[in-house]
Formats: sequence, structure tokens, C-alpha cells
Amino acid sequence: MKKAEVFILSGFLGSGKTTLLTNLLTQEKELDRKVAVVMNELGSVSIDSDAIDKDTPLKELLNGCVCCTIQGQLEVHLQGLLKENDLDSIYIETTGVAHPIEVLDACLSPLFADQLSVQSIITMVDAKRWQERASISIRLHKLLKEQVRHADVILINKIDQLSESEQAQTVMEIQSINPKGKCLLTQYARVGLDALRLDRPHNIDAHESTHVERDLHVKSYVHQFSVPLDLDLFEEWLKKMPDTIYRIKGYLKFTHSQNTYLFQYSYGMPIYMKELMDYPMNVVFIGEDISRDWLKNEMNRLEVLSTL
Ligand SMILES: Nc1nc2c(ncn2[C@@H]2O[C@H](COP(=O)(O)OP(=O)(O)OP(=O)(O)O)[C@@H](O)[C@H]2O)c(=O)[nH]1
Repeated sequence: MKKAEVFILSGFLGSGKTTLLTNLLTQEKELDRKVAVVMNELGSVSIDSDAIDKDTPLKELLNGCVCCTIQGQLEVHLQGLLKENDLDSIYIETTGVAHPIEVLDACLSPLFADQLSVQSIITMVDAKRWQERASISIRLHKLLKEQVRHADVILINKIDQLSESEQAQTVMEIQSINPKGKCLLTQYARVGLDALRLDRPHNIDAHESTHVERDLHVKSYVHQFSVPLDLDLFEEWLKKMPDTIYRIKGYLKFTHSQNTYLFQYSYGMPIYMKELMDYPMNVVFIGEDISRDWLKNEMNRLEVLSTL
């Protein structure tokens, strides 16, 4: 099944995300690819959406920051886009203040395990503002660093406003925060689409998709359960699992009940919500140093023990 490539664009207000999006959409159009855009503007009128071609399906998340509405709106929008269109790629522009990991989290929803392939988190840095970052508030400064730290590709934009030595200095500073990220210097966000792909564009096979996740800093593993689990065994496992797994979500069934449950785990708290509908038992594990083979074995073992 074809998966839509997802690009998550993050960066501060005014850093050049819309300029980048416009460039990328032009390239996509030349390749005759079907693209959708999810945008988030603070406030109730989206101005930037004017920049987007009328043929491009567009979903807007209005009234609030994408990370606050993530579990609901973004997932619903993605579902709608995937249902109504045969998409090659989806661009999600986060607000200047959203945390890219929250957006990634929504894209890794078990609902989309077979439909989306996240290519990269791209963080735009306004080179001039980076130089002057000491003057912004501590909270924003921290967020700026977080956006850089979690990016797979960092575009240091507006380099026309920096001298060559300032450019070199900026690259060094950014690489010290995120040594694994790919750093590119840009003017007016001019960058080739291929440079933003951490995957091959076509024929994504199992090996390649594993490869992408290895390259992304935050890794995920999706397990499809085939039998209901014993709740006690499952909870015991949760207590003992490595703390590098910080998020789990998906649909599960348990031996004690006929219902499907939406299971959410974050910051050490498991939450179970009874669902009215039956969903495939896909569960996504998200964390920093996940060994997929180990997790797969562990879940298989839980399944076997639950049937005894
Ligand atoms: N000098 C210079 N200006 C640039 C460059 N890239 C973008 N700009 C300008 O910077 C301004 C902000 O760019 P946008 O693309 O709207 O930035 P944004 O991140 O989408 O901004 P928000 O929508 O406010 O989050 C615009 O006036 C751009 O024309 C660059 O490389 N050099």
C-alpha cells in the first residue's frame, strides 16, 4: 500500500516556514504529485493559506496551537485527508510555538500505521534571530533549542543577513545542540525536496522504512496484536519497561472484556478508554532508544502468556 510522505515543518514565527512551504509545493507540482497541507495559525483567520494553490487540499487547525489540539483535531484532519484523497505527501506546518514532537506523536497514531511515512522534522532557524537569541524570553529560548534538538533537518535560513564567519559560527552552535541533524544553509528557504527526505521516494519496503526510523531521533515501533491481552500481565510489563519508552498509544483488547480500549501511556500514566467501535489492535511505542526486535519479542511473549 502506498504511504503518504509526511514532512513536519517547525520553526519560530517569521523564520521562513511559509516561504519554504511555497517552494516545496512548487516542486511537488512540477512532479505532478498530490499534496495536502495542514496549517495551524494562532488566531481565527489563516492568512498563510492564501499562499496555497486552490487544488491543494488544505486543512486548518484554527483557534489554538496544534500541540494543544493534537489528539483530536490533527488526527481527525489527517484521517479526513487520507480518506478523501490519494495523497503522495502531506506537509504539516506547525505554529511558531508548537513542539514538533507533539506533531510527530499525532502522525504516529496507530490509525495511520499503514498510511503515513514520516520523512523528517524540518526546523527553520532564522539565522539573524539565532544570533540575537539571548534577548528572547527564557521560555522561547528553550523552545527554540528544543525545536533544533529534535529536528532531522535544520535549515539555517536568511543567511544573506550574516557574514561568512557568523554563518560558520551558527552551524557550529546548532551542531553542538543536535550533532545528528542535517544542517543546511538557505536563502529564502531554497532547498531541494530530496534533501528533506530521509527515506527513498518510491518503493518503500520493510527494510527501508526501518532504515528511516533508525535515522529519526525519536523512534517508533508499531505492534499489531492478534489476541486480547491479560491486563495484569500487561500492567506488570509497563512497570518494568525501560524509561526510554515515553509514549505508547493504540487500541487493545483484554481477556476480561469484549470491548476495544484506546490505551494511552505518557509520563508514566496509563489511561484506558472504552471504545464504541472495533479497531485493529495496533499499538505504537515511541521512545528514544527503542530496539524494535526486543519490543516485538516482548509483545509476542505477552500474547502467548495471555492465552495460557
Ligand atoms: N532577507 C531574507 N528574508 C527572508 C528569507 N526567507 C524568508 N524571508 C522573509 O521573511 C519573512 C517571513 O517569512 P515567512 O515565510 O512568512 O515566515 P514564517 O515562518 O512562515 O512566518 P509565520 O507565518 O509568522 O510563522 C517574509 O517577509 C519573507 O519574505 C531570507 O532568506 N532572507
